[in-house]
Amino acid sequence: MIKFEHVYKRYGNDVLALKDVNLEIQQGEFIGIIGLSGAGKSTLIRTINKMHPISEGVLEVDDVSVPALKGKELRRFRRKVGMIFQSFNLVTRAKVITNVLSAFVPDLPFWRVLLGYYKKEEEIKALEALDRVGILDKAYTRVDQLSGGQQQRVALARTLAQDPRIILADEPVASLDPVTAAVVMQDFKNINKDDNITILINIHHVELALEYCDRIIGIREGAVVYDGPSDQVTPEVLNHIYKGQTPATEEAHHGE
Ligand SMILES: Nc1ncnc2c1ncn2[C@@H]1O[C@H](COP(=O)(O)OP(=O)(O)OP(=O)(O)O)[C@@H](O)[C@H]1O
Repeated sequence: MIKFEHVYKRYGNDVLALKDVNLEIQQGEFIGIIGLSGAGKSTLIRTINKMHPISEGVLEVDDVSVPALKGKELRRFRRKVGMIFQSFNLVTRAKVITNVLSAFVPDLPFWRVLLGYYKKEEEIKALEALDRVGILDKAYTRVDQLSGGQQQRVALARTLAQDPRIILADEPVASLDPVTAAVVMQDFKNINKDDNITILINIHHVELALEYCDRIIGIREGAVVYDGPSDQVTPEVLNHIYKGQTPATEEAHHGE
């Protein structure tokens, strides 16, 4: 379980990015986090793996206090909490399989992976992860020869190979066309259901969030203003989260 109790996050003296956040997230939930640009969505998910340490409050993952984690313990913890970015964060000149294998050696430089510093079992695990996201046939292709959707699936496979309990995804479909975005959301959903991995996704495409996620957390100016099932999100709720502005849909973040 992920637990936030009275969590605040400040950047410097001026920006209060999270205000009194209280949440309980059970293992295996699939959550969409929505809100205007600058509302605090990225900050919220980045506090969970301590990429951005909280300023105040209690933040626990499976009864472990996240603020207290450091050094080796923090690195071990981060292996259980996979992170996926809008920009995929892949080495595009390397083969797909090499990128997935890099999940096994997070503490080693990438050139060690290129030189084959991994075990046969790891290669099999990497191939299995690629199979799960439907791109096994691309294993030995260079990443820069793949489409955006395929690259996001490589990123997902790399995270899966790490055997995570939690996946944090920061706008994973923002740079994809609507059809590909739906396919990638379905991949996330399948993984969530099959492996009981908790997934938190920041997403600008509200209709995709409502369709694929089970629970929605709406953030407005750093505060959680909606937390409930996606099928109970009404136009009034959206209006409140988005301060009366139309939620960004297809136009958001294309062309990255
Ligand atoms: N590293 C940082 N240093 C200072 N301020 C920051 C930093 N990261 C975020 N902020 C500020 O914190 C607030 C919340 O930002 P955050 O990136 O969490 O919002 P967001 O909802 O994810 O936005 P977007 O949808 O545009 O990605 C904003 O006011 C932002 O300017």
